[in-house]
Amino acid sequence: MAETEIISNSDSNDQFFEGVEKLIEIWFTPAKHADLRKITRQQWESVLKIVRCEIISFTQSEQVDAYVLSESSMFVSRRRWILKTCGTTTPLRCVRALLALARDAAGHARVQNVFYSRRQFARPHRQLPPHDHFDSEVELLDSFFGDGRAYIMGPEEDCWYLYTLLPLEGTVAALEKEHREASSGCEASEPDQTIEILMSELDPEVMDIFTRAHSENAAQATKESGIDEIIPGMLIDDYLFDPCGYSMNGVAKDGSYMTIHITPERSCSYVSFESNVAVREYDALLARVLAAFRPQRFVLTVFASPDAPGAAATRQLKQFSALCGYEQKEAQYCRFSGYELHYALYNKFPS
Ligand SMILES: C[S@+](CC[C@H](N)C(=O)[O-])C[C@H]1O[C@@H](n2cnc3c(N)ncnc32)[C@H](O)[C@@H]1O
Repeated sequence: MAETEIISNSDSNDQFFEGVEKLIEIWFTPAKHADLRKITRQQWESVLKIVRCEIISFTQSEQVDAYVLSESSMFVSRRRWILKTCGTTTPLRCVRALLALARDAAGHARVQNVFYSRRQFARPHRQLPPHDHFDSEVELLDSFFGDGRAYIMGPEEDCWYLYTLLPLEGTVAALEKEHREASSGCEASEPDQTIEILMSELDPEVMDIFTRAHSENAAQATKESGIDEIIPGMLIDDYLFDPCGYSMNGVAKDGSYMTIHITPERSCSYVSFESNVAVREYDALLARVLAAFRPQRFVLTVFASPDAPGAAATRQLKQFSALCGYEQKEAQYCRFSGYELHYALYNKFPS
């Protein structure tokens, strides 16, 4: 396991852990016989060493391999790679090695899309380069992928950062034509949607469930918190850290996944939820997540391709703010080529 990042906070005798994750998702252009799942466990272990984390558990569906890591999760499918890591891990340092493995071991030579995102860290100065500044992260990403675009959403003190290769719609006809030509003979791009709910200041009673003092094992915490009912029908791989902390991956037969990570320490409580489940409306899912964790604040992001069932989610999420006792403080909407992005920041009402 990586060196511990748990640092004692002398004021409260509580401990600080940076729950906020860095999330990188890379899509490779479809290519015959290419499959990222050809990369062996030993090869993944060497990549994750660069990130400063380890594999602690594994599960899979027909479409996706799901790894629980010492610091969050990794999902590997035929042409999509997702790495989500918290603490002081260094995921961008492994991209060069990942691209080489994708080419040499998996047959993927062309990157189609990249999404790198994260919420503002609670303690940015504790991060290792390049993660100590968004500018440095962007510089490194550009050194791999050329001319990406960087966005900062929301208020300065609690913002959400995004880097992607997809330029805003209207500027990319040539690029799209090139992608179409490159993928001719293989399947066209598939519908895709992802929701992330990044929650802070959570209900202490709920957070207690994710401690060894309260729960004997991960399965007990999963059941008592209601995590097993957030998206029914998922095969769940869960892990309870000692003395506290929780991570889970869920995979379903249709290729969808969910992942939840919990930092229960009172002074820095943080929970993240992410899924690509293909729902038409997010209201019920969002309500179940909020009822399970009861955050004071959360960032919500939804990416959806125009052909995904959840493409109309933006309008629905606007109505949601009035329903659930949360006030929408900020909302931004971006239209990229091939994707729409909705970002919003919510506070419990009254805050
Ligand atoms: C890996 S988990 C999930 C973090 C996640 N990014 C989140 O959303 O909060 C982190 C929690 O596990 C605890 N933990 C206990 N032992 C750990 C270890 N060896 N490595 C990482 N986290 C550990 C941390 O204190 C923290 O509460």
